[in-house]
Amino acid sequence: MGRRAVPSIDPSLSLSRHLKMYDELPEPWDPVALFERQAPLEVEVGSGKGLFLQNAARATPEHNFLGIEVAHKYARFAASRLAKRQLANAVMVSGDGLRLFRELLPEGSLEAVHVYFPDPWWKKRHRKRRVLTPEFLIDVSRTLRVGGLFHFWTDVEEYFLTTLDLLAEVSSLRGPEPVEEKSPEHDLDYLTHFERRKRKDGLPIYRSLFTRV
Ligand SMILES: C[S@@+](CC[C@H](N)C(=O)[O-])C[C@H]1O[C@@H](n2cnc3c(N)ncnc32)[C@H](O)[C@@H]1O
Repeated sequence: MGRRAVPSIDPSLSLSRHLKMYDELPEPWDPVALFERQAPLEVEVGSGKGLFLQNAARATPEHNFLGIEVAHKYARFAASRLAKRQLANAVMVSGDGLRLFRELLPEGSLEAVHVYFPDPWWKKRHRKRRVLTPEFLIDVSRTLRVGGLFHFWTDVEEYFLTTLDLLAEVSSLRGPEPVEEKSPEHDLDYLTHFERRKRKDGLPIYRSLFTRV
């Protein structure tokens, strides 16, 4: 991701409820310790500046939303959006999303997993740094409940096709189902900041939805 500066955060805003360091997460896994209630849980890996998490938490108050972002300044900024809007059903974690799936999330514990515009790591020798590894995709299908959803969008056709092949190979998720493109009604009416940036650049977006059967 282009490491752009993030806007400054109001110093009077308390982030303690909305920002957790990876090492502060409950072990064994206990979502009630984070959200103070039990509810269907959706996880977004690589939340960036947090537009999706903020809008999704507001649109679906009956679900809990956990975003995880490895770049601390983005995790902090995304948490500040949630804190500012007092969204009690959303928490940002500063840390590695792959580790969260590998170490903490139990089988069948998730309602949905979201990965939007993961870093493409264009050079072949860097591809192993990609988030959508076979191991992570196995973890995604293991942690989704039956009927749970995996959402994956990117503007990189090669990454999209490679991931579809990998999913068919290592998981039993059903898909991809196509996802319709919407016309934005205002300047921030996009799923994520990257969708906004890429669509304004005129690039095609590849969207997919999978279901655990
Ligand atoms: C290209 S940006 C897209 C951000 C956002 N999803 C969007 O669409 O605007 C990819 C993000 O994934 C984050 N990221 C990369 N690897 C990660 C990992 N292992 N765990 C959590 N976040 C990760 C990066 O720091 C970056 O913020």
